[in-house]
Amino acid sequence: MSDTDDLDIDLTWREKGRALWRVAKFQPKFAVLVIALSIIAAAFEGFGLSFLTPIVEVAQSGATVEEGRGLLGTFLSIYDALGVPFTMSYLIVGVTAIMTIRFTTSFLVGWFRAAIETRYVRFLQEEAFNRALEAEIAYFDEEGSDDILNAIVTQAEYAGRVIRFALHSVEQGLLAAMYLLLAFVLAPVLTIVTGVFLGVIIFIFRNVLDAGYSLGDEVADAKEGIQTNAQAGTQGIREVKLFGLIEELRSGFTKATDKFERNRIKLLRNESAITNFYQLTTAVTVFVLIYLALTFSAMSVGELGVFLFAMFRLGPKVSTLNKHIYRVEGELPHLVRTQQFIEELERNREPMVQSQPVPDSVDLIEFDDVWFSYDSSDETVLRGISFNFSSDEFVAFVGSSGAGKSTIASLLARMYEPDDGEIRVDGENIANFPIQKWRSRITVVRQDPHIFNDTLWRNVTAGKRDASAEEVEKVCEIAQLTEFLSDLPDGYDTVLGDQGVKLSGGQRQRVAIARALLKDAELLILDEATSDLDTSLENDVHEGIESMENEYSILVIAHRLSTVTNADRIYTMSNGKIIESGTHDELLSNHGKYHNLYSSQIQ
Ligand SMILES: Nc1ncnc2c1ncn2[C@@H]1O[C@H](COP(=O)(O)OP(=O)(O)OP(=O)(O)O)[C@@H](O)[C@H]1O
Repeated sequence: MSDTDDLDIDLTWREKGRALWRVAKFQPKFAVLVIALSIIAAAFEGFGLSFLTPIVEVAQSGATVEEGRGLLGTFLSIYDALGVPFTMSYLIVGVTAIMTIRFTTSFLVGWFRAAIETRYVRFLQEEAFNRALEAEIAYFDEEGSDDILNAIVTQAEYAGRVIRFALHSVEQGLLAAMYLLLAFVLAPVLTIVTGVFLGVIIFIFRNVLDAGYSLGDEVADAKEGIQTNAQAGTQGIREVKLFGLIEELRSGFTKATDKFERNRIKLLRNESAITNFYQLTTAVTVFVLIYLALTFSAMSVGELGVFLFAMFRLGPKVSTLNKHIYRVEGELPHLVRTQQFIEELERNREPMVQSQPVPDSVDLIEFDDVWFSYDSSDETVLRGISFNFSSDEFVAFVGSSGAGKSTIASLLARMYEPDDGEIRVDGENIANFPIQKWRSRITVVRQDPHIFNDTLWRNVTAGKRDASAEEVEKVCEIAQLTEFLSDLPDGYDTVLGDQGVKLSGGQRQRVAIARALLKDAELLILDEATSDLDTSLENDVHEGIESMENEYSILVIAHRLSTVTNADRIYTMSNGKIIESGTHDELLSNHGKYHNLYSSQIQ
């Protein structure tokens, strides 16, 4: 993703906040529920902790306590109101009940937090995948499928962790706030002094250590590098071996893993530093506090117990809070990248115009002064292309490599939109048709077709899942696929491997032709569809197609001119223009480019 690669790692707090706000809006009720439960858990932690006071006081008095002030007084009035005796056993029952509620609530918080995180990851992955499916081909040209894959599979998962750590932070923050509140009620001055002291320590730690966000961004970047190199080394393994790219890839991969190792260790080291040094500081602080509390405050032994316990618990809570906030920052780049990626896909969506229905039958296809260049290059690929052909006609495009022939097929299938001029069907601009409906009328065989890692049957029936065995057999015969069917170990049930790796180039092309012929379409485009077949098989396939009962308009793009001699009209292209047209015989007698190409091939 070029845009996201260049992502500014110094995002403002506003931008980070915006990313988090969008997460908060994902399932607001659920998020509010988790926060409300976290508040309840924190409150009950406070109640539970305060039980120390009456328990210590009752233990000291030996039986029961009749009256008291402060925390003890509050407990006495609650027990009195409930009509329960103020004895040790009832105090233990009370604290058990309170702690049961506290930890049950925490269990619910953990459960719901995991649910929100998982749902959000699923949401991001589905959103990214669905939008990728609807994105323009030009976007795929631009970004490369490995980055898109990485965003959908890996980035989204890391993005989800932001939720986990953010909700953890809320939970820990509330607990810390509750300890502070309890301590403040018992000894306001000491609490303020301690709070300020610990705050300063946090500030120092956070500023001495590298910011979590920038390290997290480096880690995210490194992961993209690992994925890109691993993909080239697996999907492109043949070229890698044949072109001696092993060392180059190895070094690219090592560079990325180096970066990953360096930054991830730093990130985790900082997390560990935050936790441990902070705990060290708080442990020492607590002992100082014990001294100060014993020397200067007028707290009862029970209250002192609660105060020290709260302070002792406060330290680790604040350090965990700190660590989680640091982690939120560390994972935030993944979230921002994934959100930006989804927005980018939305901007690059295929046109959704639906103003005209596709006519019932396609009678006339016209290119009217069509100009086109790919977004990624300045070269004008098509320069004023005009031609037309009607149903049942067979037209062919020939010409030098790079002349723009395949681009004509791509524009017809609306993989791209012309920059200027119109492509019309029965007088209506195809840009006004619902794109999927229009594509359902066309069937295309590309020179290097994609074969899905699935069975032969599933590959052939991609455009017509409910085809009967007879229909499948018929197209396989025309495509000369039956010629090698018996060599496949499981016939139609043979799994063809990643990109059809278990087939030869010519066999892959025949699978693609059978697949195209099975689809109920009116316009058949064969773009160098038989280039890997030997001449005799190629002629058989072409004869089979031309004699099919289906009344197709056929557009063939070919280098081997023997396959187009029967065409109703042949267009010769050069440098983005049609330079001559006519039947095979007419063009031969023209003594132009076609004549030259043909003469060179029959020699
Ligand atoms: N996706 C793309 N992005 C950018 N440029 C492209 C893309 N596809 C093709 N081109 C460029 O457009 C020009 C025309 O390509 P096109 O594939 O239409 O030619 P062609 O006549 O079919 O060639 P060939 O006979 O070699 O298949 C070429 O210069 C090519 O480099």
